[in-house]
Amino acid sequence: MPKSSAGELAREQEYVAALYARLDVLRVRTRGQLDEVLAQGASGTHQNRSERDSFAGMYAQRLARLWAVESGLCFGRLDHADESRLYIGRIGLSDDDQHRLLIDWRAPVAQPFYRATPAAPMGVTRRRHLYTRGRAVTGIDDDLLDLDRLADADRATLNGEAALLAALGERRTGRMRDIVATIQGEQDRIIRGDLNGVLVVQGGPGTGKTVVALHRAAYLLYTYRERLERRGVLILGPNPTFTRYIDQVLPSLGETDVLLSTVGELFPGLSARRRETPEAAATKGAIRMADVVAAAVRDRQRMPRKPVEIRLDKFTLTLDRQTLDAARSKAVRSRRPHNQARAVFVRHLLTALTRQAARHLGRGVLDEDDFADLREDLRTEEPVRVALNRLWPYLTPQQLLIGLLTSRERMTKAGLSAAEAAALLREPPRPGEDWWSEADVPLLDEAAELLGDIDEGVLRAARRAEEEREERIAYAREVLELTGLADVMDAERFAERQQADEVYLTTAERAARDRTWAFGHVIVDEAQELSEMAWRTVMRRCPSRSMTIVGDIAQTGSAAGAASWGRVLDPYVRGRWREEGLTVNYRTPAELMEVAARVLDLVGPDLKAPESVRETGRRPWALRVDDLGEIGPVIRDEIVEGGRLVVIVPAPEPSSPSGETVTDAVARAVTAAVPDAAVGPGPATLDAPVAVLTVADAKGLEFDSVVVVEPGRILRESPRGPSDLYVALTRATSRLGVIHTGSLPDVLSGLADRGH
Ligand SMILES: Nc1ncnc2c1ncn2[C@@H]1O[C@H](COP(=O)(O)OP(=O)(O)OP(=O)(O)O)[C@@H](O)[C@H]1O
Repeated sequence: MPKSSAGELAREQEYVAALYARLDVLRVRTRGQLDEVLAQGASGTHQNRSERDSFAGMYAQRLARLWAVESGLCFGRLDHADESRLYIGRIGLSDDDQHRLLIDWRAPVAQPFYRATPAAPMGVTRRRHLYTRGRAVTGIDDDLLDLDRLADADRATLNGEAALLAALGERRTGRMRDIVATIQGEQDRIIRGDLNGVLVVQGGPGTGKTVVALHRAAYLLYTYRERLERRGVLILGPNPTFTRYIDQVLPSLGETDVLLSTVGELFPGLSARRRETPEAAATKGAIRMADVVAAAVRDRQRMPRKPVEIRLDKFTLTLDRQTLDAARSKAVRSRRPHNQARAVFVRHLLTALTRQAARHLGRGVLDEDDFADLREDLRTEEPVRVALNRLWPYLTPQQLLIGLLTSRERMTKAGLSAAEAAALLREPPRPGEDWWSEADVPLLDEAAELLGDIDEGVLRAARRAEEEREERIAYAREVLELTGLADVMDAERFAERQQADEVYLTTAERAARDRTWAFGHVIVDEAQELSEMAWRTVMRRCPSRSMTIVGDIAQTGSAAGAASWGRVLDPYVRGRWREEGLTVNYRTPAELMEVAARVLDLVGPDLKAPESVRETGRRPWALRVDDLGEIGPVIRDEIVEGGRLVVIVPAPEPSSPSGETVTDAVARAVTAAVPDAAVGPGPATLDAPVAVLTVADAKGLEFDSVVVVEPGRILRESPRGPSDLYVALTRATSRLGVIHTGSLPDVLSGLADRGH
């Protein structure tokens, strides 16, 4: 902790205590306003009730925000050449006379806190970082920017990048923290970049892409609140573990209404958990699957060559080829999605059938009413319904895809090669099976677009009514918990009182349930991993193309992932996207980056590794073992007291005649030595002292220590092997080791020998 004079500390303590006192007053006041609104009950007109609900929602959200900023409320101070002074914090606070007590870090006047340098001081003479624990000020760091004006005493306390280095040296907790106190200039420019258009942030590992993207979301919500609150912000990450890893950051910045998701979770009501082989994922991710899905839909509208006979009790009706073709072309020409075009198709055929039936009944010409009656009778006849359904079935996206992926014939008919069809072929789902994979979601989304809803009205109304009741209860429970009213009113009763037609849901909650929601801004992290089909899904969620796309082409691991940003984006915004770069690595120490940089040369000789800001003096090591079953004690020794360690293994593939994979062997050895180790991704991954993960599961995460097992296999096992190894080697903030059974790949020959 930096040295600070006792007098200065006491003065800052006094100011910070006043800020917390003000925060307390606002919490009590907002809680009072919320209670008042809730106490009004369900009486009044519909309009009164829905106004009351939106007030309740607004106060509840405001209260949540006021509670979220408790830790590190104020972290900085700016002194200006004109002697004025601003305190910078997580939110803005004013007293009752509207005097500004604390400036929100996102406000324009706070910008010099992140951008001012001695060369361009922006009117600032001193930037002060305040360290706090709870409500106590524990230290001060000053950057003195206007060196001419400094008193000698001040010169002596010049403290440069101390705040940043202090933040970077801290142990990892398993959750990402915000960096609001130490955002760097190149990062700040990206965070405050214009809302409109597509901004690509390309940067190497550890350059802060994720954390910058999250702060950008908070900044945009603050600056364009009105526009974004209505349409919402979507942040897409690579997997649910990553979502958990980052989910504290925005609430700690006072923003709770953002939807964090993965591509696999974008289809409401479906969980895509099955793992796909890289080959199948690559095939499903390729853009031409859009044509395959369209062909699969058309295949379900294909007419039989032979006439269709419909046997009724008294006579048999026949649909000949000509009638069927006419009905089909009418339906196709309507340009409606399949399920809605079905109505056109059915209408045409029913008319034809009714005419035929009239002839059979010897009633050549019918008046309008009789015709309509007969037609209605036919419509409800089981054999007619079955025949029409077979010709042009109602289809859900799931039905279409299951029908396609379980039939070699359908797949080849839709345009896949025999080899591709063989790679994708599946058994139909068994009850309770995780049948869908993340690569299926863009196909389902594509299908949903082409199929349209099934019978818009009736089906949805029934489902909605039930969902809305559940929503009301869930929301009521939340409000009651937040307001501490839980012990005086139960959620169901509260929900009954909320019987307005429009239930108050936050924007993110409403968006999560609606496949067709158009977001105001979409942020895509680890964007290099998205397939071409996934981009179609994402772009559909953002018709305004206001997006921040964050990633590193050198880290692409997915076989369906991106090779260049232009190829990904040009089909949607033809050259109208801008790129910013991040160049400094805040995570990985220089000693580790030196090793990783050699692997980066294998990815592409022109790629440049980011510069590390820190050194640790510790060299990464390599250890050769005969049997992976022995590595438990080595792993245990590598755990940093109170920190997190990850053991990165190659993707599962049988490695011995017994069929045991490297992961199995490592998992057995590690859990024997560290019983609370977590194996594979799951809720425990981030909290366990040791996690065993593949590269794909460790992507985007960081740990104090990293041990990479069998780097040679990681290099060899996929065409993206060098990228995978590069990702694995750059996950550590402090220590790195490599364990191998065979010979060490040449590219790692510089590692120190650990010995036993
Ligand atoms: N200005 C900063 N102040 C303090 N910590 C920072 C700053 N910038 C980045 N960091 C820290 O550096 C680490 C790496 O950041 P982040 O995970 O966002 O990098 P990334 O570019 O997304 O990495 P990768 O591509 O490897 O996933 C995090 O611990 C983050 O908190």
